[in-house]
Amino acid sequence: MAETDHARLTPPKGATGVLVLGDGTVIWGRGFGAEGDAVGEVCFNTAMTGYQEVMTDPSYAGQIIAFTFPHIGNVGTNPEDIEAINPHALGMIVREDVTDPANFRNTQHLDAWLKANGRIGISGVDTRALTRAIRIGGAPNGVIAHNAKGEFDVAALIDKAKSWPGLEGMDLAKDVSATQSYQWRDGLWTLGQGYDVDAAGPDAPHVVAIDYGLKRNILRNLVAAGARVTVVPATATFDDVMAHNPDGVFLSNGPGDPAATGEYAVPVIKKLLEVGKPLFGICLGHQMLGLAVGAKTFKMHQGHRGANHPVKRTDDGRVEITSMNHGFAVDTDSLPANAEATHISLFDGSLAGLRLTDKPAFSVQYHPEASPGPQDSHYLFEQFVGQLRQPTRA
Ligand SMILES: NC(=O)CC[C@H](N)C(=O)O
Repeated sequence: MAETDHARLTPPKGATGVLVLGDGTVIWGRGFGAEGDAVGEVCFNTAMTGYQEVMTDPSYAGQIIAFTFPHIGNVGTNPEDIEAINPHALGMIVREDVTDPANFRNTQHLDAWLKANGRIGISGVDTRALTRAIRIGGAPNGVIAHNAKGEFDVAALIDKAKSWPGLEGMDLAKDVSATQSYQWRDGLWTLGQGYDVDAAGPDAPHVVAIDYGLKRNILRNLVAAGARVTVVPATATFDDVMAHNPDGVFLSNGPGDPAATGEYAVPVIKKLLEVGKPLFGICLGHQMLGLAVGAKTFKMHQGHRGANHPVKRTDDGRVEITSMNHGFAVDTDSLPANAEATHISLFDGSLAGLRLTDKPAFSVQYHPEASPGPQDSHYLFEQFVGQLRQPTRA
């Protein structure tokens, strides 16, 4: 081993955490949360709040998140600010060490919550330098590792990062989806129980939400807009969806490559379009609606992840500040004649929303449910559920 390699691969005193990238970069830090290692795509999120929502968002499956906000963990964790029962992001990289929580809603230290959920953290990382490297080189594959004794086989970790195939072509939606249908009652998972019709009223429009990795706050917003909601698994067939007699179908967010879901997502969406079911898609759901009408998706250089992403609404020129979390996008130039761009990212001009001109279907690349983030786009839930209330609904 060359002298410089030896220095690079030997933990400095006190290092109990490490991030290695597929190109051989080694970044030392202090581990917290669970011990062990995890391999995935390293991306950065610029949100200043909502680390628990971010960690539990199933769209982050297969990813390790560097938080650019330097103080993460100060409000602890609680059982309410979760978007799914378990964290889906593999690990978190932060600048400052996690301090004791100071918040009236705290029920568990972030360190203990990560340990309990088998997720790894490292602190003491120059997250500005890491973010800059990702902006220049694109989101790399990496391994995050934590060992309290500071014992690491760095060369083996680098090999592990190198041999990970990357998110492009990776189908993860069905892995994080619910495996059986259930009725959603706000705040409660009611597997196998009847829907509490008193909550939304017996005449409330019925939305069937296809779960490709959905966030709870989407369901809360659909209910708040007046819908009753049934969730079905990602692999539900067209007949499974129609058996619930939906007034409209929601296509959820989710992890992985939209083009890799093969036979279970896009073909079902195509059939729902054929019969004229009103559709609303968010993020992965938006990308798959795009694929269903013949548009193309592509992997972005670094992606968009944060809570202050401006998008321009094309019909009236107004700007919405949005929450985003995506690494793939629909190619605007590939949109067919019956699809129009409704929203455009003001950061890079990429497509942020689309609408079909001949079918009652629309979708956005961003997250109107926020969690975390601004609420400028909540109106989209009203728009969708309101459309289902029309007497002429399909
Ligand atoms: N939030 C999402 O639904 C993410 C969609 C997709 N996995 C992407 O990274 O672009």
